[in-house]
Amino acid sequence: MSLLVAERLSKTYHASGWFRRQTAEGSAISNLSFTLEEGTCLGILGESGAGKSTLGRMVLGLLPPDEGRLTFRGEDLYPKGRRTRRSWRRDIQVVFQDSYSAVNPRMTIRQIISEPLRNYERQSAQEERRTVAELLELVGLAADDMLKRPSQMSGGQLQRVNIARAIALKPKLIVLDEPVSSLDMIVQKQILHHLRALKEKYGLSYLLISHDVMAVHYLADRVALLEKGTLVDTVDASEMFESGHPTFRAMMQAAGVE
Ligand SMILES: Nc1ncnc2c1ncn2[C@@H]1O[C@H](COP(=O)(O)OP(=O)(O)OP(=O)(O)O)[C@@H](O)[C@H]1O
Repeated sequence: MSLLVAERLSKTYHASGWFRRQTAEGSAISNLSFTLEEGTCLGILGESGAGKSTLGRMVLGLLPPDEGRLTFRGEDLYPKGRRTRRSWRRDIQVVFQDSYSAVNPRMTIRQIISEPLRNYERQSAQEERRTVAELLELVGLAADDMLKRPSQMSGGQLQRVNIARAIALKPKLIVLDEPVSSLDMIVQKQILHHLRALKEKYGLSYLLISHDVMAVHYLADRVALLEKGTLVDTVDASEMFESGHPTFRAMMQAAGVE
């Protein structure tokens, strides 16, 4: 079943304010269409400035497209003429690149992970503690880590916490916005491994936004290549290395794959 369908999305940022004259108007996304099937990972691969973050913000409901339509489980994310119902809000979660700025440094890990649970579910303190412990163990951390604060964790450990928080409500879709880019190679592999295992275990769907060919190849089922706001090629991840598209090849060469 199609989980997320983008139809001819376009977005242009308009220069505004004092700098209007100096700032060029730019089309960030242009006529972009794709389908993300339930239980799969769609990789959106693109170099800096390709429009990846713009697309990510649209899918999270934060940035309406100028044109086109975005539907999640058949429901329009930006319905015209009436207030957005946001019934999909708990079903779409996100993991950002910078694990530290994604959390409140004053909170404990338990508070961070239980925040979405408190917003949407009523659990007793004992149930909440058990749920947080289970989530920590699912991402390869210890239950006792819930007592720590972000400053007591490494970037990789904190990214696991962010993943635990993202899966707490058993969402249908997780937007992974450069989830391992700021981590060292070994930690990257561990986190990607956990993400893949969680996807298999819970039938999760991912929209993986990245400039990292290896990460996309490892985690994605399908890969869409984004260039200057336009999708120029979409292939199965297993065929990515054989794709003749020059940008695929250039990105692979840059990553030392070819
Ligand atoms: N708030 C904004 N105002 C004006 N232009 C913007 C704004 N945000 C992004 N852009 C422009 O839109 C285009 C796409 O940017 P976007 O951040 O979506 O790309 P990206 O692929 O995520 O890049 P990066 O990997 O460097 O974050 C770029 O040309 C960028 O300069």
